[in-house]
Amino acid sequence: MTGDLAVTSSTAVACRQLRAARGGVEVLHDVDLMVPSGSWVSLVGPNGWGKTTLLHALAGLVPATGHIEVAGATPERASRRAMARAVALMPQRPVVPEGVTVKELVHLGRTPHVPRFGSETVRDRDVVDRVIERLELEEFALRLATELSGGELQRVVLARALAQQPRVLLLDEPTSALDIGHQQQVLELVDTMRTESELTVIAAMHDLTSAAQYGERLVLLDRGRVVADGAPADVLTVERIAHVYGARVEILDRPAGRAVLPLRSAQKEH
Ligand SMILES: Nc1ncnc2c1ncn2[C@@H]1O[C@H](COP(=O)(O)OP(=O)(O)OP(=O)(O)O)[C@@H](O)[C@H]1O
Repeated sequence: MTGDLAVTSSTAVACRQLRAARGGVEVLHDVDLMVPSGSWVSLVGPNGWGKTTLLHALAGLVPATGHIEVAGATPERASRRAMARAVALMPQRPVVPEGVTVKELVHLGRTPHVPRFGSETVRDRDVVDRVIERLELEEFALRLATELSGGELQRVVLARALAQQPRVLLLDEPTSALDIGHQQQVLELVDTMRTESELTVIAAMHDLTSAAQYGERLVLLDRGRVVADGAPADVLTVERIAHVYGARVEILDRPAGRAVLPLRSAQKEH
């Protein structure tokens, strides 16, 4: 059940015995995680058990101990700029500066690639235009980012992360505000970019069906520990979901992958 923990030259993320604290309390305990380059790992688990903290530790935004290597860089030692060229994080709760348009916000994704005293090149502008086009954000390009709906902003924040052209993309609930059509559009686009450019994706997801259908592997965190790591069909069982989430579900195996259907308890008669 445990994922392959051997580090090879094609390992994009390697952490061993990672520990991290929030507010003085340890929330991640000895997390081991190996992610091969170009793969998609979905991170699942109940609220508050450390998914965001793990993503932030991998991006170097939360201090952590243990061995951590992401796209060849060690977050503790690498500069912010070097980390930002290797890793992009799409946060669950983005902070959007006032007075910035959508296009300007996406351009911020290019910052790690622009020399310190230089300016953007034609290539930087091309990357931004292409990402805006692929996420179909043209109609929003000149609007203020602070004036977008939650779902519109979520797509723009993903666009900023993709414009960063990272080797490792960390997604924290990337579709939580999206309608079902945009959820599929966004997840398909990320998956296409993964296969086109060996992008490695680690995505914290509450929707277990999407987590199973897009993730080649699922890592289940419970109380800050990895309690299952493997193929979706091995990790997502009715019994484990009941035990970890306290939820009642039915599992459906479909050609696109495993689907998890929440079930209401037997209806009372009206
Ligand atoms: N800035 C903070 N200060 C203090 N405690 C924090 C802080 N951020 C997170 N925590 C706590 O750390 C624990 C792990 O939080 P984290 O956000 O990593 O969980 P999560 O699995 O991503 O949750 P969710 O599914 O609700 O997004 C929680 O108990 C949370 O309350």
